[in-house]
Amino acid sequence: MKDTIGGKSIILRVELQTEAVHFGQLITVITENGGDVIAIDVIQTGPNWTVRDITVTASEQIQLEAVTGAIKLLQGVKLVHVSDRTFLLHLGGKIEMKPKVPIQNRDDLSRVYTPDVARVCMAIHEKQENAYKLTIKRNTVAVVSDGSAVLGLGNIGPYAAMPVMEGKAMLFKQLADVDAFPICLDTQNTEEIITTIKNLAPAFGGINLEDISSPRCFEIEERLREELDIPVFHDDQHGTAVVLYAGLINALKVVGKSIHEAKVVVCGIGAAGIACSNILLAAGVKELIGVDREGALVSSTSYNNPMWNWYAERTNPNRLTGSLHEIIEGADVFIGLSSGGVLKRGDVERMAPRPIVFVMANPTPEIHPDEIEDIAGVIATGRSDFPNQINNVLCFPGIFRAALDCQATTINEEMKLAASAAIASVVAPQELNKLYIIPSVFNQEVVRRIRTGVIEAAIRTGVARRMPREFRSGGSI
Ligand SMILES: NC(=O)C1=CN([C@@H]2O[C@H](COP(=O)(O)OP(=O)(O)OC[C@H]3O[C@@H](n4cnc5c(N)ncnc54)[C@H](O)[C@@H]3O)[C@@H](O)[C@H]2O)C=CC1
Ligand SMILES: CC(=O)C(=O)O
Ligand SMILES: [Mg+2]
Repeated sequence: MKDTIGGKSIILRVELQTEAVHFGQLITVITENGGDVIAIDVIQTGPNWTVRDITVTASEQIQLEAVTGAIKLLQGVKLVHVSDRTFLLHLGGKIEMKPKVPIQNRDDLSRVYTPDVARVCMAIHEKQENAYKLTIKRNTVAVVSDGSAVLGLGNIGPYAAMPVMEGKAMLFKQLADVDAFPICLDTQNTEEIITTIKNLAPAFGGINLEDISSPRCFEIEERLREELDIPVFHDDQHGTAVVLYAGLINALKVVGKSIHEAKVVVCGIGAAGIACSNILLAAGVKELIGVDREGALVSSTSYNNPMWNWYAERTNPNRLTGSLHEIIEGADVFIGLSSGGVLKRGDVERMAPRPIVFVMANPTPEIHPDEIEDIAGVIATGRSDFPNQINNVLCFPGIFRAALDCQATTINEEMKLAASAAIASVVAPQELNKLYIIPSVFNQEVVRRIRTGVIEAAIRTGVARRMPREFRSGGSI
């Protein structure tokens, strides 16, 4: 375990010379530096020494650094190592595969494996749809990344992307009972990614593309959608857009503004920024301006990125030019899908009264919510440690639950809009306020309502291959 502090909770292994220092002195040093001791375990003791594990939490990481620094200076105390609890949780990975039935004797063995399994293989060979009945396909999604745009960390590669994909797989299972498998590909070549995913598809009922950078993500998704008969869903685009729209529906109610009249600035015109802009245009936003590193995207400029040319044609009706700090003047809504620290308090001060500020970059938002709490109408982030978490985790478990249950061939626009409406509806009108525009990911109504709305939309638009029992009014499809 590396001796680094990555979270707000650490375990300190300390060796104390009991004649030189009292345990109470150590605890005092920890608390004086802002740490809270939440657990103490005795690991070993000798005649005049003791080794203990002390679990310490703090509200800020800097306090944990102060705690470890101060302990190192204490006479009679040796800091053996510091374990970050987040790293401990990741030891050996976060998920595992488990058989559904035990194999206890030769009879079981011959049925789950050869010879009897051969009859099941032949049943699928004779009728391929039987794969949905007789294999994991009906409930399994591949979470596929190439590691090129991992959270806001950038191109950190397939090995480093795995913890995020494992996390997504856990969330699929816990929130919607979908079995998801993390797959990080050691290629960033568009054709190789497409070919690999096509070759993997037989085992899966859906493909969740994750953290693949733009503009490659657009072609990869489009080609796979054309060439596969299972849903292919780039979560950073569509999952984010679904949740953003749900949050915006409710945030606009809180500040009493209309989507048709709002000036909306989107910062970060990548995978998520483009998809969110598309859903906002479809929802009736008229004054939408996209800003990236080079400033506002405007149709009079020609960009190397073909998506930006396409984007600029459809947005920025007043052809505004300039930096984010200029463009944000008078805006009603800021949507950040770029990187940490891009937005300044002064920018928010120049927005229209009661501005909506969605700073969704992960793990560090475009501005820390505390900096603008007093001047913003509604604030949301992508993180779970602030109120109003606008994160695609509210969408992907439920939308895939629905798609798998009705064996949808695709996830179309109607299904996405149904998912947004379902999420927004979980917050009842009497509950709605600036700190509660979007339900918690742990609210079980989220997946339930998304599932119902999305299956209805899939049936209505003719992409469902199976009618779940509760949707049948006579016979299945
Ligand atoms: N809350 C959520 O559910 C989600 C959050 N995100 C976050 O959004 C961000 C972008 O993700 P993707 O669209 O997948 O990545 P991407 O790599 O496709 O796009 C990022 C875009 O932001 C731009 N950008 C970066 N720094 C900038 C700056 N200082 N000023 C202006 N533009 C800047 C880049 O040039 C690029 O066009 C990441 O931080 C990611 O974690 C992404 C998906 C979901
Ligand atoms: C939440 C997510 O998918 C991202 O930040 O990339
Ligand atoms: Mg992502």
